[in-house]
Amino acid sequence: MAEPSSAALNQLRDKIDQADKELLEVLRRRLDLVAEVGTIKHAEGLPIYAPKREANMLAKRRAEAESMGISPQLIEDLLRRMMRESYVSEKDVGFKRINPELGSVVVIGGGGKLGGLFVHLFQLSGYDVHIIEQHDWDNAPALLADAGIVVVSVPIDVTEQVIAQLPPLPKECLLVDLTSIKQAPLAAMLKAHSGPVLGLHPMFGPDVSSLAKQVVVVCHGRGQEKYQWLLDQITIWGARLHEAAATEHDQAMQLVQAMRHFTAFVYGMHLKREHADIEQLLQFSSPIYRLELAMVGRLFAQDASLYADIIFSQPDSLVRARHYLDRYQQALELLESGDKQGFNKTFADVADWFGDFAQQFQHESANMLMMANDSRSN
Ligand SMILES: NC(=O)C1=CN([C@@H]2O[C@H](COP(=O)(O)OP(=O)(O)OC[C@H]3O[C@@H](n4cnc5c(N)ncnc54)[C@H](O)[C@@H]3O)[C@@H](O)[C@H]2O)C=CC1
Ligand SMILES: O=C(O)C(=O)Cc1ccc(O)cc1
Repeated sequence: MAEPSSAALNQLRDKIDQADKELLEVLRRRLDLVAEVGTIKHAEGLPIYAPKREANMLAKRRAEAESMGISPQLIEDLLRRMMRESYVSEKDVGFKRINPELGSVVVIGGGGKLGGLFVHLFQLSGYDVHIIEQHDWDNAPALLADAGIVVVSVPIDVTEQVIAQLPPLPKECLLVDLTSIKQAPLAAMLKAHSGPVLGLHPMFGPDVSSLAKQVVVVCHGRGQEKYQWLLDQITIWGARLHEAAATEHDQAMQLVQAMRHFTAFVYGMHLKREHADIEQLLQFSSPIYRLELAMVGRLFAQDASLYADIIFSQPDSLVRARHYLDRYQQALELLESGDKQGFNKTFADVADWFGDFAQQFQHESANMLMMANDSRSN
């Protein structure tokens, strides 16, 4: 069905089209300037993400927008989207190579998803990169002989075994892993190699468009002075480093990952068993429901074995899942006994426990929901 229009409306729409074209020209000019910034950052080895500059710039533009009768949130949204575009294009210029003296970079499992992303980042930074895949072990001693860094990025369930089967590495070679759990791989690396060792956990999947603002957890192993260059290199790629002990990391992952994956897994399983009609649910969906469904569906678009490994690698995750089930049971009992007061009381207790975070999350999620709604086309 044709959308309604009128001559007066069409005239105004022509003007809007013209204004949009002008906007495109301004955008082009801005992108060209940003490209120049990218070249300078590349030459000088500056991180693609500059948090202070970003915060200052947003604050100024918000104030200017307000004085012009434009919503500060509108200009902030537009600028954030444009900055994201800039981070992606700055990445394509390449990055400064922080350690020019380093021997080759060898990524074990570099043909895989996360390994492939790191291969790309090292190559964009001018390093000489080699990959060892499952059937390449005959070449491994030759490839590893002049390695300056070995990055292990293989499935969790074979990580310790792969580390143990490494031939002796050059004494100064840095051994690093990217595994989603940290205690066992770190211990295996410290055992297998007497040189510098570092545990990393990139808290993002291989589909990120740039590392800007992404978090990489750093679990120190041995010889930080020998791997500080890598931490600096990752910062140049745009990521934020978060240092943690391996035990602290693994415990946090029981909630940040295992529990989230488990609940999404059960949610998906439940929808299937209830014969839910996703098409129909989407027609009825509020933005929050759509976003929730997207997060659940996203899990099932990925590799089952990664998520199985994350859950199975930590027996404590199962204990936590059991506690979670108990809480479901307790909550259901409240409902089944018609105890509305009890429900409200528990709700208030939890809200109280969330404290200021509840407000903060409401604000953050409002932005996400607006974006989810904006990107709706059906
Ligand atoms: N995919 C993700 O979103 C993230 C993955 N990680 C971690 O990255 C690591 C790799 O995960 P993905 O890239 O997702 O898996 P993947 O399955 O895509 O890649 C693993 C690669 O290792 C190779 N491989 C398997 N056994 C090998 C062996 N014995 N020798 C050499 N290569 C071998 C496979 O052929 C494959 O190319 C895991 O430790 C995972 O926990 C960490 C953060 C995010
Ligand atoms: O992209 C997603 O949905 C992820 O959950 C990515 C992811 C997977 C495994 C990790 O250890 C860290 C991040």
